[in-house]
Amino acid sequence: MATERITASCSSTLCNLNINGSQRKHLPLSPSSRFLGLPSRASHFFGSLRVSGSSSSKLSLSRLRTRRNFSVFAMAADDSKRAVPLKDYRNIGIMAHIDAGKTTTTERVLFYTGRNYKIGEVHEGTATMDWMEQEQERGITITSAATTTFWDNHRINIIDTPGHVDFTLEVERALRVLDGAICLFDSVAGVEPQSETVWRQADKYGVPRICFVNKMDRMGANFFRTRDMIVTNLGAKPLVLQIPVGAEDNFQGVVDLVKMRAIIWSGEELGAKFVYEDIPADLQELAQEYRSQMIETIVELDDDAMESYLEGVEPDEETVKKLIRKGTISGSFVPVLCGSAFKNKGVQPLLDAVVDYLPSPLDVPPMNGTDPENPEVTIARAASDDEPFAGLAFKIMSDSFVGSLTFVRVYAGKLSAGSYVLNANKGKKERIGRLLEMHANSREDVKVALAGDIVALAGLKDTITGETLCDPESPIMLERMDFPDPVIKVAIEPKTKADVDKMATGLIKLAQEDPSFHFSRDEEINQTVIEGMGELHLEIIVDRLKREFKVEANVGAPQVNYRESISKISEVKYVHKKQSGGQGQFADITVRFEPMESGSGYEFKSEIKGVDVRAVLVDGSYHDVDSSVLAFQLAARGAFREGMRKAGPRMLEPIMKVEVVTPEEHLGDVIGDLNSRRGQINSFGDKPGGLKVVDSLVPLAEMFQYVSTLRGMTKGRASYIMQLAKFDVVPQHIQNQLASKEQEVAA
Ligand SMILES: Nc1nc2c(ncn2[C@@H]2O[C@H](COP(=O)(O)OP(=O)(O)OP(=O)(O)O)[C@@H](O)[C@H]2O)c(=O)[nH]1
Repeated sequence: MATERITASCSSTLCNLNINGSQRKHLPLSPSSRFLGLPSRASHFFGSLRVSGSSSSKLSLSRLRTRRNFSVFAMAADDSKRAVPLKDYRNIGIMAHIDAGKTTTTERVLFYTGRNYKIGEVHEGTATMDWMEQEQERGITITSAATTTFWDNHRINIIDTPGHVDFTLEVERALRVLDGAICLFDSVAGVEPQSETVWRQADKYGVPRICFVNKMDRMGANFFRTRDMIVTNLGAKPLVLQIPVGAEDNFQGVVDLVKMRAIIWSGEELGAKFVYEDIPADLQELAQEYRSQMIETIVELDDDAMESYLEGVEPDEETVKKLIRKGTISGSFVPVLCGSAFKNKGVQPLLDAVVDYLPSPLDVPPMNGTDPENPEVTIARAASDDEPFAGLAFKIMSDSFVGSLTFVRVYAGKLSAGSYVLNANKGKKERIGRLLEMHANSREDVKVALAGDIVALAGLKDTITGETLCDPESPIMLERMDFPDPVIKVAIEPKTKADVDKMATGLIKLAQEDPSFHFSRDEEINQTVIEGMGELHLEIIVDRLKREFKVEANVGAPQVNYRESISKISEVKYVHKKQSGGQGQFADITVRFEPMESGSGYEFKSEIKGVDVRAVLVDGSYHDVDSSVLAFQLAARGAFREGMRKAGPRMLEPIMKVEVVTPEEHLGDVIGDLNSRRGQINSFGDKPGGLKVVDSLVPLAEMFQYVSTLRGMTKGRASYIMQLAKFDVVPQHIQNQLASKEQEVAA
């Protein structure tokens, strides 16, 4: 059956339906389905839409959006036909420094696109995207929740990503599967350290971006300073598309430099209306200046437009938009918009910009992969329903209803419920049970996912994050995602016998979800050790064990994950000989151990991590009767011990890049304290509002509980952010202390 398109223009009580451009129906609307009061689930909506006397009466309404007048896309029983053309897909992420307003902005986007009819406020702990209990209590975003919504006939898949550095892996995996991103800035703080980190991550994946300078209503808001920081701190080329009308308490709206009209919101409550007006007189000159800058930048992208411009003819609105889109997608510049998500100003134009300027799956290069049988052979998969299916599992979430959910970005082809696909990394087939379209904390069953979609699969058995699912007839392995090694660990012990099994189950599930979290059993001290990216990361893991898996556990003090290496070459000849009646043991080997560059790993056996050493087997000899595999294993162990001792062993520790922002009066205390933590101060800088920035390198081992010390020292007025910079040699006296501590534990 064909897809039918229904457009509906609604008054508060009546809907005029236009089906496939010809038939017209007038439908009464039940109070519950009126504009903005509309239930978010399409099925509810169907209940009150009764199209009599035509084949359309059997339509299952599965697409819905609201905007000015709203339209409904309806799909007939054959779900494998597209309701939204691929060119009208936008897979986007919203990224920023912690607290810049990602969750609030996403909530507004969901509201204005018609998905949420009651909005959640972050500070009240009811935001839809922050669905985990811990997120609601702490008011931060931990997991990326994927949600699908619609705007201006476009399907927008949004991933809300966390801002805290402990969860940068979440940002990485979102970037891996998205085609474009909105970068949010707090207009008071400007470009903050974590924004720089995510910006670099987006550069790494070549993700086109638009910037939204949020919180224009806050005291100290400064749009132009933030614009300048985009140049100085990010080295990017901003293209200003809007300038603010007013600021702080008096922030009213924006001047749209494409239309050269002001957009003014009449209130700040949810759903506040906006009108297009003439540009206020006091902003006309500034608007003209920025408009000229914008036009001069974009005409460079097109010879015809440039020629006309030189002859005094400005491009029309359509050409302006086309050129902004071209430059955004090619990374020539980043459009900059502004608003206040909290005060409901600027969100609709931001959505328009997503549609107008961010790429569809067709605008980004085809996904490349390799033949799983022959990694030398590169295979490209174009974004099309007609290609063989290829998708990447980018996130696993445990789920109380269906066990676990695997989030997949479909790059090419179709994925149907009930079909079998190949996990190219494991060479195993997986059956696709249910396919779910996610809407923050609710979900909708779909039969088929198409190229460009992001869906959650229920019931996969073997697939983990970063693996490729594909058509078994046309295998492809997409590029794997990189996961960082954990830098911090704590010992964890179940409180009662009953908790032992529950803890094992919980840890396995959590590690499946989160590749930056590891756990292992240390038999020597009879303890389970959990490892992660920071104190907060592990705190959340322990909290989730308690809440989701009902595990009561005692947790030790956090410790740094040290690595080991050697400082010089050593060569040992090791003979293992044992004669105890019967067959003896004889093995003789000569091994050379060589230091390698930090981070190179172990060359002999790649799964041993954290040892930057190459072991070269130089020679050996063999005894006809007494030599065996075991004897050689014991000889290798002996050679390793002896060789390492001779090779000048050394311990490496994680060194963090720590950036502290403090009022000037506390600068001396902050520096003194960092020095006492073995910190190395690299540079100082200034921030708006008389603040100083201290950039330093400090060993992670000295940074535990830094947040409370800093708070105490500066009366809560300073903040800091840290991220892993490198691994470096631990000073000898500290290595000695660690060694004697370990001996005490062993005794
Ligand atoms: N004044 C003002 N406050 C805002 C605005 N947007 C967000 N906030 C507030 O800023 C705080 C942080 O907002 P969130 O939306 O949680 O920020 P986030 O970036 O998602 O934070 P994380 O998920 O923790 O990284 C909340 O108290 C919001 O109410 C805005 O436009 N103006």
